[in-house]
Amino acid sequence: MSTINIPRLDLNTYVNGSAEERKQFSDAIGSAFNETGFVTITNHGLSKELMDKLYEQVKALFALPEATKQQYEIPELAGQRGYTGKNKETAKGFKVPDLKEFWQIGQIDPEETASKEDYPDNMTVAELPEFNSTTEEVYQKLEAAGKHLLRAIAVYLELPENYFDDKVEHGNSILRTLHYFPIEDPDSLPDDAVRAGAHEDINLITLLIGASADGLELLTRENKWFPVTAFGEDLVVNVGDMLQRLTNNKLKSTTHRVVNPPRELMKNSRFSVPFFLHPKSDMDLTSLPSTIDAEHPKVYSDMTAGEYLDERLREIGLKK
Ligand SMILES: O=C(O)CCC(=O)C(=O)O
Ligand SMILES: [Fe+2]
Repeated sequence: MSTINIPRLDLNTYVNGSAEERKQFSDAIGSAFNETGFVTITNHGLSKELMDKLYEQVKALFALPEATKQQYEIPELAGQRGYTGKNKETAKGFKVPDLKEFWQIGQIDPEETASKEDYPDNMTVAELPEFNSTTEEVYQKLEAAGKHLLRAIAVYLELPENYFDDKVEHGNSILRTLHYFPIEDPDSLPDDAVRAGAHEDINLITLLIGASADGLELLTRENKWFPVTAFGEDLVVNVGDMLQRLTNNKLKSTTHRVVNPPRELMKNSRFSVPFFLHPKSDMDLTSLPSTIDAEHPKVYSDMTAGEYLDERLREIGLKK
């Protein structure tokens, strides 16, 4: 079996640490992102209390009647805000949709000049006022943690520490609350129906709450699936395609999936909450010159984050 190392890093040692601790954190996150694309993070700034409240609200949301949830599903929003029902999102290259339903929250504080097309208004769940306030708080805390992580990554890439700051400030990030629903009749499942088909994330980095539940797996360089688990309330953080593009593959956007549970556990739900950290649409994703050399020729065409996102949403069937 291939063993890979997913380091557990303490974000507080970067935010409040000595120069040496900060350097160690940058080196550790950079080399993990170069090797496997994944780390787990402790002391990320979200309390256990907030995470418990989030889960309570997320469970209550998906327990609402189907007809109620569907009132929040607006086709023109392409899944970017509000509810997306079962059987809607299909991973790139798959025929069968993922076994999941989800709710998405976008930037709480967009720039005044931001267009409604890029930044549609968030939807509020009338039935669950606390869902709205709790997810907003989680959004802002994860955005803050993400900015610190990007500073550490900028240092690793020998960029100014604040390189990403103005690109992600008021950025187009998405908080997705996910419900992998119970599989009532496993015999009627199409062969390749899974909770989340193998995919790469589109954004710069993803901060995931909830990988303490089994199911998440990453694909190693040896082409073997390897389970990802987080300790307690730790976050799992991985590289997305935008950061991979910017760094000409120096930082790896690793393929991952969520597998179905064993038959005896199929009647259980699984919940998770990824935060997809996106920059503003005008961020230039042209690969950094420092990542291009004779051994690593330039592989990607030049594009802005907005152009790239559009292309990817069409591929996964969320945008027509
Ligand atoms: O549910 C999980 O553990 C991971 C979800 C995921 O990879 C995604 O939504 O992109
Ligand atoms: Fe993902």
